[in-house]
Amino acid sequence: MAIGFLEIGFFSIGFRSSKFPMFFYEWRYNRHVSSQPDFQCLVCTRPFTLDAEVADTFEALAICRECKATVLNDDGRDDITSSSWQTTRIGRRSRTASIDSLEDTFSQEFSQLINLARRGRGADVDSSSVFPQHASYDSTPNRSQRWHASDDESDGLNYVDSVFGEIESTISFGDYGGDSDTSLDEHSMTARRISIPIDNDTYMNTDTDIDPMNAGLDQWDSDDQEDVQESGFDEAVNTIPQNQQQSHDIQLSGLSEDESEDAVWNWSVTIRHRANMTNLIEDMEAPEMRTALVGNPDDYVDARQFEMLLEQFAEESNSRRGSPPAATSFIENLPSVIISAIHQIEGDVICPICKDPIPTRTRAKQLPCMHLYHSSCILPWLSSRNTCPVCRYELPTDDAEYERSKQAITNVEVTHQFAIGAMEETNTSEHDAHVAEQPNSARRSRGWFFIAAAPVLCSAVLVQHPMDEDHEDKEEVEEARHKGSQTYFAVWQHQGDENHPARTQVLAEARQQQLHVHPLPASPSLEGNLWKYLPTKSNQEIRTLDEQVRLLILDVAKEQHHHQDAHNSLLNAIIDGAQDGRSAEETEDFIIGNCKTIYFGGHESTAVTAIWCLMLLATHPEWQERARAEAMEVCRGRTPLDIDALRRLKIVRMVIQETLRLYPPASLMMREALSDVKLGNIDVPRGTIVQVPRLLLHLDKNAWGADADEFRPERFANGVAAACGAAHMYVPFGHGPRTCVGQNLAMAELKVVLVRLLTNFAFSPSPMYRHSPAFRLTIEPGFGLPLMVTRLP
Ligand code: HEM
Repeated sequence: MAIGFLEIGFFSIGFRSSKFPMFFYEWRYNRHVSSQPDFQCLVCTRPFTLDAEVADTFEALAICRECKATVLNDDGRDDITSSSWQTTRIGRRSRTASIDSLEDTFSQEFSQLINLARRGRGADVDSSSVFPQHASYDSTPNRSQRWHASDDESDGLNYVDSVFGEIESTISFGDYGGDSDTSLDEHSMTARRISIPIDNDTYMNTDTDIDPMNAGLDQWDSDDQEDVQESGFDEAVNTIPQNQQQSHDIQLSGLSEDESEDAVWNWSVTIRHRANMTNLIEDMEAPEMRTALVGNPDDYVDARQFEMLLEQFAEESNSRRGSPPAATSFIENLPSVIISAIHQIEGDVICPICKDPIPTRTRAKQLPCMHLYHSSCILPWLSSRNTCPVCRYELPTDDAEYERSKQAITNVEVTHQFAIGAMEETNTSEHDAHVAEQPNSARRSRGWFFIAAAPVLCSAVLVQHPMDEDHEDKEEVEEARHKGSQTYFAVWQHQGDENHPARTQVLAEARQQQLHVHPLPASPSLEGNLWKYLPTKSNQEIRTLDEQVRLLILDVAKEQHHHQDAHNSLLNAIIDGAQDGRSAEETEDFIIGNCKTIYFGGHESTAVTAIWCLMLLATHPEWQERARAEAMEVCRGRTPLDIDALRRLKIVRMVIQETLRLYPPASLMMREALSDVKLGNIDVPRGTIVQVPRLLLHLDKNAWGADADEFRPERFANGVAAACGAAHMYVPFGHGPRTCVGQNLAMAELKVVLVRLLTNFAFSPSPMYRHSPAFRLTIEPGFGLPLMVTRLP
């Protein structure tokens, strides 16, 4: 299942994930059937002795036992005669119909759910108001202090949709408009371009496109389309031999359930009748073309290879030199807090180390990331490691070499090291030193906050901030508030604000300070956001789908758990973790919550980044060439791609980083004020949602320079700090305690995908492409991303 997730994340950009492994099996079958007694497994390349390992109908395929099990989906039924791949495929499908159909249905239900959510979002929020024009905020600097936003489990929950549980609104699932990203249909094969639609027209009207970046896309104006075609596409095409001047076609369009069930079979039939047509999928799946098209088979990575890569990745992380102890002075001055009802809103405070409760009225040690520990548990830990055991928040050390190397770290993949967390800013004196070291521009624009003055229902359960209890801390906060960093605000006006004195004040002050007040669209005549909860048709549908998704996840989990011995998968890890002393209901919630998080968080964000990468590479052929050259040099002949190779992909990393800067999939960072706070002169009432639009940070000319809107990967040549001065101005994965846990995995996935594609195909823009980044749950191409793809000689 874990690999299934990865595959989905991977191949939503073009391939049907569940079919991907099958391609390898078949392809290798066609190429490598042999009668030799000693074999290298055609799937995992591990040497094995035929007699010892294969004693059944898979003999002819020269696949080791483990891989054979994978081929058969670990159901232990290997009784097919795979005289042809089609037979195998169908056989497999019939044997594994239950899990396949479950997953398919699951995927479809998720898609519908997401689309409903998108529709809801589009209706709730005027996207144009969400993103103030870039020019406007530049012109309205406000000298006020930076506020540290409270971290809250319910980030974004109230604001966006109850469906998503604890997941931030920025994360969504990748079927883009209701159709499986994994399906292909026959129509798609007739076109002569790669079309990667990640959209569904049905919902187009509810979205307001944003295009604040125009990243090197001048040529995308519709007037210039012909030019693009001549200069971009023709140039690309001319670089390949005449007999290969064909573009390929992928159409990830929707099929009915029945159609998609038979998609592979239909495809196999179709290609026989379309001898002149090449297609990326065809390259992958058609036996008769495969040898010619694939070139080096090792240029592709299958699930097993990717798993090996991840294992290396994990080993490599483990083998890194351990972090040094936290600084003695830091340990000595670590603040204590007295546990009170405030800390126990969600039940007993549990020490993450010993798992015992920290009782009321006892003292606990609190790290800057807010995590609480028994003193006796955390102090020994800090004397050997400088990170929070829960979130790996890094603490100062006495190790000069370590601190120096930290400064010099150029790899943004380790974004846990973002130096400026909210609590750091208010609590540590080191912060002052850090600020002082920043270039002026970075100091000037310490952050962009977008205040949503929307009331939230759960504010009723939120009580005063712990800081209010502790006089010393309060003073410290006040002091921190006057540490002169500049913050810019835009205020979001919600209907009904005029009846709310505190919000009226916010808006009045905002106007007085020439801030931007953005009206939210009208809502029904109910107070606040209650209407979201009405049993409207849409809400009912959401609830039904939510319940169905819940049941489907549980079905898949149960099914998968039966294969525990065979599958040491992420899902099983989640299931095992869920049973850790929880009630049956809590166990279910845990499994469902985690599966949703992985699907929502791990899938679309990565897939949409891959798509934007391809778009930017297609429109910047010089970078495409550079990235390809590097990929060829580093990765050719490496079987499989290993962690060392990935690390050496500097240009590719820069391209990904720059893509994430211009098109951060998670567009908004949301935090809720747990208590009334003052931002400069603005009172922010408890319950206010503070939104940080990542684009405002990522496109800030003060931080990034005059070319902030342009695609210039070279800005990352010396790392994030060198690119923008202050690491917190680059936050595609968030920062602080809730930073993305999957960021390293995402970077690895993206590198593998790009390397494999770049070393085999050239990309150029399609005249059909209409540049329209749309703010939905992620920032995605509003009208899909058609690309022209040519196979490299
Ligand atoms: C390019 C790809 C990705 C991007 C841009 C991205 C971005 C983000 C962002 C912005 C957050 C919120 C951070 C915050 O609130 O400060 C987040 C959280 C999260 N991400 Fe990712 N993510 C990506 C890939 C992944 C992958 C591959 C996984 C897992 C397989 C993943 C799992 C998570 C989880 C579990 C969280 C919640 C962390 C927490 O609340 O403690 N993400 N991600």
